[in-house]
Amino acid sequence: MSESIHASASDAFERADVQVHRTSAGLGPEEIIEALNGLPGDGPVMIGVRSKTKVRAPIFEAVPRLAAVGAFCIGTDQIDLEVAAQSGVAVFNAPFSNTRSVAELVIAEIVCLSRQLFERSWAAHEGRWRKDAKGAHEVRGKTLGIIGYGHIGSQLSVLAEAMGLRVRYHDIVNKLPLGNASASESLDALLAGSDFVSLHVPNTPQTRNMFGAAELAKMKPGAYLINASRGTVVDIEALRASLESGHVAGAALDVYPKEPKSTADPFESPLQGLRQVILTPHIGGSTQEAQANIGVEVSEALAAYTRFGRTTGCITLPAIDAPAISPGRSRLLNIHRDVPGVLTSANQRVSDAGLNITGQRLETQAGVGLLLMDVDAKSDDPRVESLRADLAGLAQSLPRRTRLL
Ligand SMILES: NC(=O)C1=CN([C@@H]2O[C@H](COP(=O)(O)OP(=O)(O)OC[C@H]3O[C@@H](n4cnc5c(N)ncnc54)[C@H](O)[C@@H]3O)[C@@H](O)[C@H]2O)C=CC1
Ligand SMILES: O=C(O)C(=O)COP(=O)(O)O
Repeated sequence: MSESIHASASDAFERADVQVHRTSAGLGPEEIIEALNGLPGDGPVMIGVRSKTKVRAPIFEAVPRLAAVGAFCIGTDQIDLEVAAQSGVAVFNAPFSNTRSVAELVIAEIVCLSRQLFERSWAAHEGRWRKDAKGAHEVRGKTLGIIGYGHIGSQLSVLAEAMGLRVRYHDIVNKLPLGNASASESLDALLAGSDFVSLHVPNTPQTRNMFGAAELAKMKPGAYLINASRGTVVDIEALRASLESGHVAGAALDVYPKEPKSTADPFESPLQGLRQVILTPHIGGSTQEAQANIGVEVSEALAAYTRFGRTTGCITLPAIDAPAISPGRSRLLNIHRDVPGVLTSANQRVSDAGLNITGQRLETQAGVGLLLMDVDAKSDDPRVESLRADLAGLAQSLPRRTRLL
C-alpha cells in the first residue's frame, strides 16, 4: 500500500489473513513492479493506491500475480481499467467516503472567495489593515453553477442551498435535482448566469481541457471558478489570462495538470503569486473522517474478494454478491474468456473429480466471465486442488486467475 493509506485499512486485511507491506508515496512503474514481484511467496498480490500512483498496462503485464487493485479514493483515472478488466484483475474504489469532505471544502472556498478572506488575511499578516467592504459579498442569493451533478456535485448542491445560494447544474446525464436546484438549459446558460462555477466531473477524454478560454469568456464578469475535480479539466494558462484580465475575479484550485509525486517534491503552478487564487494541495478528500472510512471500505471490499470472491462494487469484474463459504465446503474462483462452453467444461471437470457442486454463480461482462463454484469437500481434500488445476488448464481460463478461496 502506498500514499499514506489510513491505518483503518489494516483490520480487514488482518481478518482476511492478508499481509500488508507499506511503501513510500510517488513510486514509478518500475519501482511498483519490483516491489510487487519482490513480495514473498507466489500467491496472488494486490496493490493499494490513492489518486497519485499510476497503475498502467505495463504493471499488469509485468506482475502476473496481481489479482486486485484498491483505489483508496473516488477517482480511478490513475488505473488502466480496460487492461485490468481484460486481465481479470479486480479494481475497487471508495465511491462515497470522501464526497462530503470535498463538498465542505468547496463551501468554504465559496465563502473565502466572496469575502476575499485569503487576501485580507495575507494583508493582516503583512501589517496592513484592509477593513473595507469593497468587493466583499454575502453568498446568500448568489448563483452556484455545478458542472457534474454526481455524488459530490449533488452533495454540494444541498449544502449550498442551506446557505441561501441558488443552484443550477449541468451534467451529460439526466439527473434528479435535489432540493430547489435545477438543471441548466445548457452549459453556456449556466456559465452566463453563475456567480460561482464549481467543477465536479471525472477525468475522461471528454472532460480533458473542457474548461478553456472559450468557457472562461462565457462566465459572468466577476464570477469565481472552483476546481476540486481533476487538474486535466481546466486550461491553466487560459485561467491565468482570464484572472489577470479581471474577467474571472478569483479561483480556488485543489487539483492541477501536474502535481508533485509526494510531499517531498516541489509544487509549481502558473497561478502562484495571484492573491485572488486559493491553491490547495489536492486535499479535497484529505480529512480524518474520509480517510478512516475509505480505509475500511476499500480494505473490506478487497478482503471479501480474497476470501469469498465477492465482487460487489467492483469496477472491472462482473458483480457477484457471494456469501461466506459454508463449513465443510470449498469455493473455486475462475476468471475466463466469455465464450460458449466454459460452464459445460467446468462442470465436467467437477464430475471427473468425483465432487458434487453445492453452489454455482456465473456472471459475465465485457467478454470476461467470473465463475464461483462451491463443492462438497474441504479445501485440503486433494480432489479440490486437482479440480483447481483442471479449471486453470481450461483453454478459456485467464492465466493465474483460478484460485481456491
Ligand atoms: N479533490 C479531491 O480530493 C477529490 C476529487 N475528486 C474528483 O471528483 C470527481 C467527481 O466525483 P463524484 O462526484 O464522486 O463522481 P460521480 O461519478 O458521482 O459524478 C460525476 C458526474 O459528472 C458527470 N459528467 C461526466 N462527464 C461530464 C461532462 N463532460 N460534462 C458534464 N458532466 C459530466 C457524470 O455524469 C456524473 O454525474 C472524481 O471523478 C474525482 O476525479 C473526488 C474526490 C476527491
Ligand atoms: O478521491 C479522489 O478521487 C481524490 O482525488 C482524492 O485523492 P487522494 O486520496 O487525496 O489522493
